[in-house]
Amino acid sequence: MSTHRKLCASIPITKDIDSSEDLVMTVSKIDEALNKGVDIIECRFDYLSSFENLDHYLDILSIYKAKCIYTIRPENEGGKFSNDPKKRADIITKFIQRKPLFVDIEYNLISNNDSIADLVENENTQILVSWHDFSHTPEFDHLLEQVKNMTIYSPFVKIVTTARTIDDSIKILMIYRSIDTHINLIAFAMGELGVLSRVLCTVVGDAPFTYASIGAALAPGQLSIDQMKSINKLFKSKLV
Ligand SMILES: O=C1C[C@@](O)(C(=O)O)C[C@@H](O)[C@@H]1O
Repeated sequence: MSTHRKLCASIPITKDIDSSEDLVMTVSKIDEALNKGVDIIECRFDYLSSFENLDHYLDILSIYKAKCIYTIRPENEGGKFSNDPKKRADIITKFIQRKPLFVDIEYNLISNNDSIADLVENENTQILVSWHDFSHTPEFDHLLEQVKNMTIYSPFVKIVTTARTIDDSIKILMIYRSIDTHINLIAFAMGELGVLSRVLCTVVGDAPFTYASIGAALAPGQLSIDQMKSINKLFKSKLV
């Protein structure tokens, strides 16, 4: 059994204030995260204030794309992008054409947009279908049903809920025991009470990776790369 537990750093894509077309700060954060040994970079494009130069930004990031997840999270799923599904679909179309490691697409978008679903298939781009609940952790059966519905679009699915109790963290970790082995599931809960599940989803669960931050947390309860690495080292020394 491999004890290398993969980490994905969530990095906000922001343009530099002084040189409007560059991403110098973003690129140095990506380099810093990779130097710390993270496996995957999540580029959070919803942190951009303007999308006028998106093609140029995608050109800059192209050298990293084999390790990148491109995400544009809408406000109603905890992101910064306006809830305009048409504009978001246009941006996601560009992401799909660029073929990064994954394009993160919300279940709520892909299940309502046949042309995005068709494009994903035609372009043969890997997608991570995601779903977030910022209020609570639904019932176990509902979570299982949600995972099942999401796998229609990709074998890589992510469900992120909010833990109100420690039991919510345990509940979400239990999902790993109840799904088909061909499903690559990332499931954990946000919030202080969800930290347990963020850490354990790659240990007692089979999550292909878990998320961490470089600098400020991008979601409630998100630990830093250094914290995650230190915890993983402790597991390694015990061969867990
Ligand atoms: O879906 C997720 C997980 C996340 O929300 C977290 O809780 O760490 C962080 C997001 O950037 C990412 O897209």
